Amino acid sequence: MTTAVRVRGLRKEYPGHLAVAGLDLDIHQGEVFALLGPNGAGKTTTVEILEGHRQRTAGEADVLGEDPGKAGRAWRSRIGIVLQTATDAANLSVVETVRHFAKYYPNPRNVEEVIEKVGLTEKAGARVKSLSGGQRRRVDVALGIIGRPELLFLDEPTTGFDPEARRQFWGLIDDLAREGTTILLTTHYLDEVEALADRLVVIARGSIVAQGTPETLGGRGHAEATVRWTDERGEHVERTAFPTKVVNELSGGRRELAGLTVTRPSLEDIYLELIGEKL
Ligand SMILES: Nc1ncnc2c1ncn2[C@@H]1O[C@H](COP(=O)(O)OP(=O)(O)OP(=O)(O)O)[C@@H](O)[C@H]1O
Repeated sequence: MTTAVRVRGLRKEYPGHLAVAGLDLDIHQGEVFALLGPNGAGKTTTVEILEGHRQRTAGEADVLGEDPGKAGRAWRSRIGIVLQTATDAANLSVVETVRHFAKYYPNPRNVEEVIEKVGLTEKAGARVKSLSGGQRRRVDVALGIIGRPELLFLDEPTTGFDPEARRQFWGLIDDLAREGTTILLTTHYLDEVEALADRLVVIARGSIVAQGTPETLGGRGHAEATVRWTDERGEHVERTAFPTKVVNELSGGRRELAGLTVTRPSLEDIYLELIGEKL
């Protein structure tokens, strides 16, 4: 397995504040990797260091085989970035903006295809300035992928998207991952992580709190299930590692149980528990 990003002991100190306190990360080529954590956890700082936009205080970083703090233009053309802050909208139309950015890359994607991929075909001729917040965000995504990046950084990419646009965006990320693009995703949406990420880390106060897959994070894979049902005596709640057995015993093939549900902790439940312990 080839490593796209390797980080060891990464630290960033701002005057009077330790933002990143010694991170280790390994991101494999072709995987969707999510970085989660509360506001101020150090996610953007970490990502900006890996993008070569911010210098680290200490530690090692290797991104696509180079040190991002020293890498040059050829390396830069191999990465794509969707920043948290929206692209400055000049007086250009969507298609002009995307075409303009395509010129910076040696092997760009087809401009119309990219506009189609982000769902802006109908707005291709509109000035970026006239677009809604969510539509502008889609322009940002288009600019992030126009250069056919090997590694794509997405910092809160779907903020402001309506539900349909989010689903469409998820499809786009799936397609890019299938084509072999490595993706580093920063988001506050747990359902987005569940839908997209192969692996994730949770950071708080600049340190890793937990890591794993969305299915196994923080012991989620073998967390107990909660069985709820209602009968003539009222509502019942039972926590168990064997919900099927409980349901079998309860029903005994005899009757319908009102309000029967079996649930396990969601990724959000696990995340909040992890973060709660740390704050
Ligand atoms: N230029 C700076 N100078 C001083 N402190 C900074 C600077 N940039 C960030 N910080 C501080 O470093 C910490 C980490 O910030 P960072 O933006 O990396 O967090 P984040 O995890 O991306 O948060 P959010 O989810 O809100 O985007 C915060 O406490 C922030 O105030």
